[in-house]
Amino acid sequence: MLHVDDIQLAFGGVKALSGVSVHADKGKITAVIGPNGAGKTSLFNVISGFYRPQSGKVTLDGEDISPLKPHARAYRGMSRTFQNIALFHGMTVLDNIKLGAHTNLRSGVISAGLRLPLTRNEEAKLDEEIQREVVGLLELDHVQHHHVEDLAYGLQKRVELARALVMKPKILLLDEPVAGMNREEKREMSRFVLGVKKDWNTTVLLIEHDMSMVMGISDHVVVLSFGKPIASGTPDEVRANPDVIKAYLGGADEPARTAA
Ligand SMILES: Nc1ncnc2c1ncn2[C@@H]1O[C@H](COP(=O)(O)OP(=O)(O)OP(=O)(O)O)[C@@H](O)[C@H]1O
Repeated sequence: MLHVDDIQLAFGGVKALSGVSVHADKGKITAVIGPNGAGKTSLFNVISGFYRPQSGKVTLDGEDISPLKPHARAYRGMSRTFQNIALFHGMTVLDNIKLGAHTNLRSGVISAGLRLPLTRNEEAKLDEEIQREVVGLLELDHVQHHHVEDLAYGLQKRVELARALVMKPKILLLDEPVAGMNREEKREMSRFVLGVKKDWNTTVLLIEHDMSMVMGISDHVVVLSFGKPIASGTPDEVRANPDVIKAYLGGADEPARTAA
């Protein structure tokens, strides 16, 4: 599905990524973890096309997408969320989800409906499709007509997830999806990400500091440290890996014991 091979990325003298390879298997959840500055965000930016690495390759479903710009990758079914909430205030949940679809891509689950301008009938059909496919899946029905700024933080993050899902992506990149959330919100977000995997067979790649989330929902975990891959495997394998424990104990923000 997604293959990231031997990425080298440097900013001036700073080597952000050295020889990083990650594979995300179809319908599975793959997590990239690592202490602060390990290169996780850089890797995401390489995958989504915001950074151009000095060398290495990104392949999606067998196609080398390395030369493609972010929007072209989105057209091929790659969707991402960002660390900071970027919703449009003054607009409803439903309109935010729809607008996200307009700005991201004019095809996908709501396909033809996104070709502007829409007639009233088309608009209604689009609303109905979004409601059925995405609002329902993410249990946003009760707030779909609320303004996004009136929602609790956890719900706003869920709206962002909905917006990324509107295109029914092949691969969903989640950038710290539970950052800043309370325990209950984290549990909910984990449940929804698992729901997307189960119901849509979507491939998910996430970077996240929260070890309980990562260990709870991931099929496969890749660990970076100082821009290099140091371990990969199932959550249990990674948790028990001495190199991983050392990397986290050696100056990380997240103590290794939270992985237990
Ligand atoms: N735009 C940039 N210009 C210069 N250096 C950068 C840039 N982006 C990242 N770096 C450097 O690359 C390295 C990897 O950073 P990156 O942000 O990818 O790590 P991270 O694992 O996402 O960290 P965090 O968990 O703190 O978000 C760091 O040394 C960082 O200072």
